[in-house]
Amino acid sequence: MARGDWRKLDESDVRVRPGKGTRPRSKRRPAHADAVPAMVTAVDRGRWRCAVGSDADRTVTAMRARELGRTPIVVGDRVGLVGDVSGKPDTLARIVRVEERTSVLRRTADDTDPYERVVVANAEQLLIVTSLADPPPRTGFIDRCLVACYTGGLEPVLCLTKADLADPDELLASYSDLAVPAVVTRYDKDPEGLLDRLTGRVSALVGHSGVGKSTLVNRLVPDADLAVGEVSAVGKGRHTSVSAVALPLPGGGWVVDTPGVRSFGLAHVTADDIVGSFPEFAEAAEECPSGCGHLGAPEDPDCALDDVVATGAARPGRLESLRRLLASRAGLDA
Ligand SMILES: Nc1nc2c(ncn2[C@@H]2O[C@H](COP(=O)(O)OP(=O)(O)OP(=O)(O)O)[C@@H](O)[C@H]2O)c(=O)[nH]1
Ligand SMILES: [Zn+2]
Repeated sequence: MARGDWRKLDESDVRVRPGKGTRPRSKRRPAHADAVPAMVTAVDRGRWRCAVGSDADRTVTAMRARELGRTPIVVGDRVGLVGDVSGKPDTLARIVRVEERTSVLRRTADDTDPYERVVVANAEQLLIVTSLADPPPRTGFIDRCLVACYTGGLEPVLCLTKADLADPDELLASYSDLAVPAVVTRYDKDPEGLLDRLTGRVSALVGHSGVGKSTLVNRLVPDADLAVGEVSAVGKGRHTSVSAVALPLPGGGWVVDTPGVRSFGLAHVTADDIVGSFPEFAEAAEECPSGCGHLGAPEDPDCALDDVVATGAARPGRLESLRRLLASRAGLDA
């Protein structure tokens, strides 16, 4: 699967609702040509918080129109709203349309939910927050984030925190062959370079506990705590943990924090999906024996990707990086 074909992974595409074909056409609802565009910023128990026109100052609470059935609607989804979109207290708009997604970030299945669900839609980039020390960086986690990006249609950005504690050079070097953009931060300095990268765009943020993600979010979004509090009130008043929440950046754009998301739904990602993000190897991969995992010897001794390096058409480091990602897909170290 080539990069960009990630839509094939989108659960909303495959979950076609059967039956209902007997309903007379004349009773179908109008196409809602008047629906107002909005972006979903939070989800809580059957209610969606939406920013009308992606304007952080115009948020409304909405329900899902019955005609959408159980269509998944997640943070970042672009939707069409009808009904009361005033956003006044106790009003409720209705989501009548969900636009096709430009990217998807899935979390892994776990004990409480056996499905890999999309947690963030339409994020342009994924900020992979990793501390340089305390806790030490986990490259396995970074690698799995990269696979999630390459197969989900997001641009990865490494965000290396706590630069006051350790030097970033070694870690940066191990990702230089992948050409992943990186920003280095420390809490006693302004995150200027980072703000430049984020402003005006929708970016998802992931990171393990303790890496300094909250510190960063509070820095980027001055009213972050307030905003999260408001989001928790979307539902029926009781405080619940939200799976993801979009917070507006002062200069425009959104960061989508993903509390509780520690690993990604990669179970259905194939080796070829990942190779698809490495243009110089994509053609050679078609020469591989069927079912080749592209890991090279001893697992895949007849893998054709080695030839690409042998002929000088790709740097060895690129293949090493690609193979590290391929190996990480199956790993449990995320
Ligand atoms: N030395 C140093 N410590 C930092 C830096 N950024 C954050 N910390 C500290 O690291 C600890 C964890 O920071 P948090 O922002 O709470 O980390 P988190 O990733 O949000 O972790 P959870 O809240 O558990 O999800 C805190 O004690 C912070 O003060 C930094 O740049 N340098
Ligand atoms: Zn191969």
